[in-house]
Amino acid sequence: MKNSIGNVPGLAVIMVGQGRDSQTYVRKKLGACEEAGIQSKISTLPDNCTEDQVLNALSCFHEDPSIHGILVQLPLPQHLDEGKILNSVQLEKDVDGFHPINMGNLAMWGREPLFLPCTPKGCIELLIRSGVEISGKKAVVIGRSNIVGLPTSLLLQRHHAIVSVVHAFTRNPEQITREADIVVAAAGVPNLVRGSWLKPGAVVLDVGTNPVKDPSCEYGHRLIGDVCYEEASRVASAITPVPGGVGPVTVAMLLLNTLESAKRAYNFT
Ligand SMILES: NC(=O)C1=CN([C@@H]2O[C@H](COP(=O)(O)OP(=O)(O)OC[C@H]3O[C@@H](n4cnc5c(N)ncnc54)[C@H](OP(=O)(O)O)[C@@H]3O)[C@@H](O)[C@H]2O)C=CC1
Ligand SMILES: Nc1nc(=O)c2c([nH]1)NC[C@@H]1CN(c3ccc(C(=O)N[C@@H](CCC(=O)O)C(=O)O)cc3)C=[N+]21
Repeated sequence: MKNSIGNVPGLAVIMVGQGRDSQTYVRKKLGACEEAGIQSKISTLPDNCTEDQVLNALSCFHEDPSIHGILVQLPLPQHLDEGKILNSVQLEKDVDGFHPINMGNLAMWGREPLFLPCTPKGCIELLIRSGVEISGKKAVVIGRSNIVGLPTSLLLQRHHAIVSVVHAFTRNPEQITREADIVVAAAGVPNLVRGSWLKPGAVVLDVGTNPVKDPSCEYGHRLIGDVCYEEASRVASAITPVPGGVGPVTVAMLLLNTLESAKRAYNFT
């Protein structure tokens, strides 16, 4: 993706450990970069690496002018201080949008984060491109994690939805969810949302990507979402499948954030 004077956007990924899930996601992201003509670099650190090693890898990418976006693959091993590491990502290269300043700006009216987190941004993009009105609609977000649920609920509020958040301590989640025009399921619990949880005509975004054992599949497992697709698709007016729904859109948003960051770096915006 060179422009007329030869600048190419660049993404760096820091991956700690060899978790199978992480490897799959990282492979997807790097494959997508290649397809789009975005240069990518990866720093793979061992499971037992020190915090300093991660911070050093970050520093290298901060100083590298060919890198416009940095992603630290989460979750990190327990012994590493995730907050400290995310806080150390240079704001201008925080294409995941997980730096506390970007998250804080997302949470405050009158402020604009430099980057929106990719999954929430993808959810909004899917709604807008599908012609789903958000303003004034009731939305329920199932899950409140830093990387999906919380920023998604904030972003939906920015688009003037009336937002409820359901989490592991919520009694009668189905009753709350049944009120919603828009449901975003991000709990990481396979088939949590049944058809009976949905208002007829609701729009459902299934963020969950849960591996379940299936010996007939290539790696001995297949992915299912947080929503019971068979049931939900009979009640919903629109629903994203898993795989092939929110996941690939998340990756596309990462590429878009990287491109925007490169444009900013080269003063093209
Ligand atoms: N498609 C994509 O692009 C992406 C997909 N994912 C997938 O999305 C899912 C969620 O990921 P992530 O946010 O990182 O997960 P986390 O485990 O960090 O967070 C899960 C959230 O769901 C809540 N929760 C757990 N069980 C229930 C329940 N039974 N009912 C209601 N809420 C519940 C938890 O509540 P509490 O806070 O009370 O513990 C928590 O807030 C996973 O399947 C993950 O693989 C994640 C990122 C991107
Ligand atoms: N710093 C950081 N940023 C992230 O954005 C981040 C992360 N850490 N840690 C893990 C989660 C998970 N995540 C996914 C991205 C793409 C798919 C995706 O494309 N899934 C395909 C299928 C993948 C497969 O076949 O295994 C699909 O749903 O069709 C899924 C999940 C990003 N995450």
